[in-house]
Amino acid sequence: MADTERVPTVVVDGVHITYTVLDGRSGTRRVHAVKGVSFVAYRGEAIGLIGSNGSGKSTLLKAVAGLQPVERGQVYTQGQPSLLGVNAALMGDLTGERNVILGGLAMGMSRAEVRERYDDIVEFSGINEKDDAVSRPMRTYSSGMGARLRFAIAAAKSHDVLLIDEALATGDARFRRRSQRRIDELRAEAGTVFLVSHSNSTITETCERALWLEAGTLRMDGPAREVVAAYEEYTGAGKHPQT
Ligand SMILES: Nc1ncnc2c1ncn2[C@@H]1O[C@H](COP(=O)(O)OP(=O)(O)OP(=O)(O)O)[C@@H](O)[C@H]1O
Repeated sequence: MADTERVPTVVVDGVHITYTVLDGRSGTRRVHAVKGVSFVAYRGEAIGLIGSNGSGKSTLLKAVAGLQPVERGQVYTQGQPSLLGVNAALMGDLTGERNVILGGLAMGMSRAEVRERYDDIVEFSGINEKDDAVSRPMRTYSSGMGARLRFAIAAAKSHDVLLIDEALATGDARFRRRSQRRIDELRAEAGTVFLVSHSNSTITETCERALWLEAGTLRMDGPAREVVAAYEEYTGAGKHPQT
């Protein structure tokens, strides 16, 4: 893409995020989760976020979504980003069907739009392949089924900025391929997609750019393959299979 066509969708400028946690005896303690992170994301980009457990990936996504206050620095976004997390608020006691309808309405679709896309959403999720799971309460789903339905609902709509936190990790190979295709389409519709994943192959297959966070600091920002290779060297993956 020529530089003149690059339209910024997310600007993160010197962001610091701190949690205050209750600490048994001594009162409160501060956890400095994100330390001076800066980057610019553009239309049409799919950006992977990688890094060790606790390195600040989910915290940064929440800040981009506007759900996490920043202590210092600024986050600018175009439009309202949508955060799709493993814990996204679907209702366990309601059936998959009701959740598709509520989820669609919550994303701003009309009833007619939800009705029109309902079959596609269920088909995309693949949850009804074996039995009529969509008529069961969501609490009876496996974590993979829940994650697939959440992704299918979110993907039914175009997003300026779609933030995906590990949602694809629990899907099987076929679902991952469908998801990757849908992410490509969302990018083609000029959206920006962020994807947090511990699966390095998911990152390189889905994203052309990656950010590597370690202990709250941005260690590397560049082409996904290069960033993943450096991260693998750091974690020793390849030499010792990762669990
Ligand atoms: N709600 C919270 N309250 C206090 N501390 C938190 C909270 N959420 C996260 N943290 C801390 O902030 C730091 C970053 O956590 P975060 O969940 O953003 O990391 P992550 O890179 O997404 O980790 P993982 O790969 O394990 O999902 C960690 O030290 C974590 O303990």
